[in-house]
Amino acid sequence: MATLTVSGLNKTYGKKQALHDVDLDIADGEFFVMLGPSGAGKTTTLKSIAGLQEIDSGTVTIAGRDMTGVEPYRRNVGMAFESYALYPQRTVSENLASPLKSKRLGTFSAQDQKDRIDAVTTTLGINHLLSRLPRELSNGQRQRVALGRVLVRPADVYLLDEPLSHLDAKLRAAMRAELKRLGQMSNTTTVYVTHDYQEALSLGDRIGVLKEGRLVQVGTPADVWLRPVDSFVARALGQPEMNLLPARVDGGALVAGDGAVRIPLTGGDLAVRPGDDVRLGIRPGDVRATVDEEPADGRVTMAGRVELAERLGRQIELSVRVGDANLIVLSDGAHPFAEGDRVALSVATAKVHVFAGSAGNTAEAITDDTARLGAADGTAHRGPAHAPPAGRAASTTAPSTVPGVSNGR
Ligand SMILES: Nc1ncnc2c1ncn2[C@@H]1O[C@H](COP(=O)(O)OP(=O)(O)OP(=O)(O)O)[C@@H](O)[C@H]1O
Repeated sequence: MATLTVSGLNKTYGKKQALHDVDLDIADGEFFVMLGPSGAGKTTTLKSIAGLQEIDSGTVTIAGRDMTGVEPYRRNVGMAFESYALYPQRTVSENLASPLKSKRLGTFSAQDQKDRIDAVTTTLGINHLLSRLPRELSNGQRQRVALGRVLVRPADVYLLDEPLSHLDAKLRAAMRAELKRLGQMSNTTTVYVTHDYQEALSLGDRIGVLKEGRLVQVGTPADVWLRPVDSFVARALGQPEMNLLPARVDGGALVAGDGAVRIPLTGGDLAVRPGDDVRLGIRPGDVRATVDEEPADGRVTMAGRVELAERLGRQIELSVRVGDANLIVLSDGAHPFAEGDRVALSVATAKVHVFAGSAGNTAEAITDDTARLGAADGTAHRGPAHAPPAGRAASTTAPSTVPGVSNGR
């Protein structure tokens, strides 16, 4: 158990700057998830913490001890990287036992070894594989055994790089819940890397979102979901992605879709002026699609036409034309919308995120990320700063509107 602090971490590979001034302050026992697309610098951060590569500048402190110049094997970190090394001639059972036999990592009685291996094999669902050799395992099974080899021994910090990437969706979801439980039991400080937002929301006490080597937001799952600091973070979480509509402040309203979307400005602390270009961010799951929506307090309605309808299990994903804008909507499937149908959409103004405009402020320019200004009802301003939680319990207050957070908790 230990705190982990990273300060001013910079790393370049040749001319490529992979990390820019990364700061992390991870509490003792915290489960911290780093989320970002491919190439964002997630693995580079983990390797820097582990001491597996030279860094250009910055410090890594584990349990209050500066790790500069400390060899990786003396840092007391357990690491699982995406490609796994198992002893090919040893059974799963022998592979799991070997980290506990190394005297360098402490001495474990036979009973202690058995208990630890039992806990890990049960969590990872690999009890039935104990007598097999690695070549007799599927990739997903091999990945779980390799993860087991890391989790079986105590460490100050676990560093886990996409440890569930080879599992199918169902097993990943089951494993997320189990990992969460194991983490809570062992209470070991963990940095977990993923590009899967659901994994991040369901596992993380806090999430750090990386973009091109920079940490753009650090917060609880609720912070990053409900108050993304910019449109990059907003789009990094959620599938289908958040809709971003170019809009203008006009006549006391936020107007988009050639006038088809009008959200009255009701005051609050949304800092916009008439004539400002902004973007509205609306999550597909926050929109209600009905045949005939009645106006209601705190909600805006808009009329559209279904251009595409695709059933995804119970829900239907709709692509709806609203004026000259296009909105992706996840309907609950109660009404069997089909292409060409008229549809009434409504969304709570508190759920409409407002971002700054961009050059040209067109629908095509949305890859240009801009800062969040607040919500359309003037509440829920930008997310809080980076303070680490007092303990693991901090994120259990995440509201149930954050998808995935309720899983495994
Ligand atoms: N050994 C290396 N030599 C040169 N460039 C590298 C090296 N390792 C990483 N990079 C570059 O540094 C950047 C960050 O890479 P990193 O592997 O940390 O990203 P990542 O977020 O872990 O991506 P992924 O999800 O694809 O694993 C990328 O642009 C990558 O191409």
